[in-house]
Amino acid sequence: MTTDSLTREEVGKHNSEDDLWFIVDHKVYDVSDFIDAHPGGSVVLEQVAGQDATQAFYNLHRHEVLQQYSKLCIGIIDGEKPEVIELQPGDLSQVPYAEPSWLAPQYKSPYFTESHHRLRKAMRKFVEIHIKPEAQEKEKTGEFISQELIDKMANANVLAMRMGPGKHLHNRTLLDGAMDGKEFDYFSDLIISQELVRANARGFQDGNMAGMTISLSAVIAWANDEELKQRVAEEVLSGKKKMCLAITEAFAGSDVAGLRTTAELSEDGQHYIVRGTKKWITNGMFSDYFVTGCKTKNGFSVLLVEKTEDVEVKLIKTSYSTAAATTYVEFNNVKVPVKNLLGEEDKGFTVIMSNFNHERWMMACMVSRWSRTVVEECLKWAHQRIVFGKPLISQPVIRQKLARMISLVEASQAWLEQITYQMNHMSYKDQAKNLSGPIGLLKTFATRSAHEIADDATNIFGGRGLTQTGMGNIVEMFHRTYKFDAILGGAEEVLADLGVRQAMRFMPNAKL
Ligand code: HEM
Repeated sequence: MTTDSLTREEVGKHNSEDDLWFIVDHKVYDVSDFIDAHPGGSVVLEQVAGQDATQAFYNLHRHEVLQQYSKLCIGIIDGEKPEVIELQPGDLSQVPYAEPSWLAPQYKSPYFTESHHRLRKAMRKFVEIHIKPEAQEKEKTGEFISQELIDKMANANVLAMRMGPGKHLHNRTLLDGAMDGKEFDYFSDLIISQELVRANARGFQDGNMAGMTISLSAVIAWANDEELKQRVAEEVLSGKKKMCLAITEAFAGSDVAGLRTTAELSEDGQHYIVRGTKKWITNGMFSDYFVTGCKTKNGFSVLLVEKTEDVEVKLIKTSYSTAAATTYVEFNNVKVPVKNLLGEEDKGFTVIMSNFNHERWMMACMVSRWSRTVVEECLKWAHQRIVFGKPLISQPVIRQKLARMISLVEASQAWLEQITYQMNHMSYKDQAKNLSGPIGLLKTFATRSAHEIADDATNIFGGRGLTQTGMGNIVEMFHRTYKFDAILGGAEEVLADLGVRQAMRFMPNAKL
């Protein structure tokens, strides 16, 4: 790209098929060699040859298209200045409500400190430079995450941060010193989750070690064997090994009590023999360890099963990208040492229920951040799209929809921050006792909100909300995939019910 100064008269002279210039946002583009490659065809470009095509361009394209084709830019109009804001990696959006209020300079927050702000910026930069390009590519091809990216995340301690606060972070430098490992709290955890979502690739988002975040947590909290715990944590957080959580089955989804995979003690009492199947197991295709829910003699137990030739995996195709590595798993008499039991035998329900809290809270962080991105997309689109000769935002019906969407996103985030504050001040055990209900209700609220937001956003975008490329691609993906958050980690109805049942446990006996 050059920054030559050109006049509008000069641009006007280049108005033929073979010599075609136009202006977009005060910059001059020479598309003479591009018109045959233009996805929208040559005719539309010929129609604006030699003219200012700013309005036509932004009515049809995202600004990032111009960034991708910046080599076509040959200059700038003399005495004029581009108006479009070009964000650099790590920068905050300037669109109202595109960022949670703690990031808006005009607002204060009781929860977030200076180091949280540093962490947010460093993580956003990391996502934009290292994660987003691969996420966008793999979302389309359906391939799994590369070892190179896993190594980068391991080196910057992004993998370790995704396990939430704890001793595993105490001697680590986070994102080149953005925060001290000891300072890392649940608000930091919230920041990491919400920034990761900004790669805008829902299948890859789960393919990016989501299995680890929900299974290593159970090993760290419940492994009885200290050597096993340290070894597995080290192998996984350094990116050498991968792991996943294997609970759901074709026979049972959210009703964990109905599982049919069995773990029988061997005659010598040294091993469990695991037999059965698991379905919808995120990251199962490339996992070395499976944190597995099994029926034992008098109840339900959780075992860390290592991949052997007796563990078979098959890819399941779902409505999001196969980059998520959603798997059908068969355990065919797998021998598992008894020391791999997590928690107590027959008391696996406690292990799974406590482990679910962090998973569900993380999902609430993520889906509310996704919803916010969709609101941002709608605000940008309504502002730049011209219909019936006026910007879309001038239609009261569109403003009504936006008002509802903004309110839902703000309400989810405010409740999320309030629960996060409680998590910072409660032990793991007390979180299980006091917060599993509220977290269940929060996740349900966030995904019901996503349902409304996806619906309205698609209507606002029209046909583009149904198209996988171009202006509406983020809305299309959200509308196609928000149900993953509504179902994974506990379906909405089950979690809503859990929330009310937990509340009733604290109800005084007296009739009030
Ligand atoms: C340097 C300038 C331009 C570049 C690099 C460019 C690039 C693209 C790309 C990549 C697409 C595919 C869809 C997307 O990713 O958004 C597209 C579609 C299109 N472009 Fe352009 N374009 C340029 C200028 C223009 C102008 C000035 C017009 C109209 C006057 C135009 C009209 C269209 C149309 C009608 C489509 C199809 C849109 C759709 O399917 O909804 N383009 N363009």
